Amino acid sequence: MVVMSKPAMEHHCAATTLFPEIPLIDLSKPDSKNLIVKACEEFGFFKLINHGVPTEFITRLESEAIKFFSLPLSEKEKAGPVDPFGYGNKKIGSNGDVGWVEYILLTTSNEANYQKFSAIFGEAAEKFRFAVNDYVSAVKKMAYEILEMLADGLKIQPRNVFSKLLMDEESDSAFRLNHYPPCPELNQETNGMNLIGFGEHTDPQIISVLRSNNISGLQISLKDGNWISIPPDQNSFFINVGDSLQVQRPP
Ligand SMILES: C=C1C[C@]23C[C@@]1(O)CC[C@H]2[C@@]12CC[C@H](O)[C@@](C)(C(=O)O1)[C@H]2[C@@H]3C(=O)O
Ligand SMILES: O=C(O)CCC(=O)C(=O)O
Ligand SMILES: [Fe+2]
Repeated sequence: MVVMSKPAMEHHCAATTLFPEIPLIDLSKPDSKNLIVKACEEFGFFKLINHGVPTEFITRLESEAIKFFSLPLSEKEKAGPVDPFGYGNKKIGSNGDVGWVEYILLTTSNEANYQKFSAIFGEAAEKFRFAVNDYVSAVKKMAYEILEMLADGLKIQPRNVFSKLLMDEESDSAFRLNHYPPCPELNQETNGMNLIGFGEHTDPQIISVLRSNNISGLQISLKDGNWISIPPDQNSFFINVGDSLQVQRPP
C-alpha cells in the first residue's frame, strides 16, 4: 500500500537534503560484491555504473515510451486497465491508492510479454515491443549479476540462490514504465487531490532496478526516518533493496 504520511508539499520540502552520499558501485570492479552487501545493509540503496546495459537499448525504449505517453488519453486507455498488466492512470495497485502518475505494467518474462504486449497494445506496436524486450533482457542480465554477487558477498550457496528466482519463467518480477505528467497548479479541481507522483511505499521484490531520464523526484527513506532526494543520472541505474531481501535481525 502507498502511505501518505504528510501533505504533498510538506513532504517535498522536508526531503531536500542531499547528504549522506549514496553508495556507488562499479559493476566492472572485482571488489563489488562486498561493497554491494555493505550498501544493501547500511543504506538499502545504491547507484550502479558500468552496468553493461547498452545505451542504445535505453534510448530506444525511452523514445518509444515517450511516443506512447504522448498519445491522447483515449488511445492509451485502450491498453488498460491494469489487469494484471497494461496501462494505468492515477490508480496504483489494488488498494485504491492514487498518484500523479501514468504507467505501463508488464511482466519481465519475454515469452509472456510477447503475448501480453500484442494483446494489450496490438500487433502494430512492434517497435515498442522490441524495445521493451531488448531492454528487459539486458536489465535482467545485469540483475542476475548483482544477485549472484550479493549471494557471493553474503557467502550463501549456491550463488544462483536469488538469481534463479528471477530466471524462472514463472517469476512474478515486474517491469514498470512510470510517466509523471507536469503537475498542475493547485486549483479548485485538484485541491485536496494527492499530487505526489508515486507515494511512500516499499517494493515487495528482492531488488528493484530503477532508472530515470534525468528528471529528479525520487526520494528514499534512511534508517533514521529522514527522506533524501536522489539526484538523477541519465547513465546509471539505482538499486533498491526490496522487502523479500530485507531481513530484520531479532532484537
Ligand atoms: C500501491 C502499490 C502498487 C504496488 C503494490 C503497492 O501496494 C506498493 C508497491 C507497488 C509495487 C512497486 C513495484 C512493482 O511495480 C509492483 C508491481 C509491485 O510489486 O509493488 C507495484 C505494485 C502495483 O503496481 O501493483
Ligand atoms: O518512478 C520511480 O522513480 C520510482 C517508482 C517506484 O518506486 C516504483 O515503481 O516502484
Ligand atoms: Fe518502488
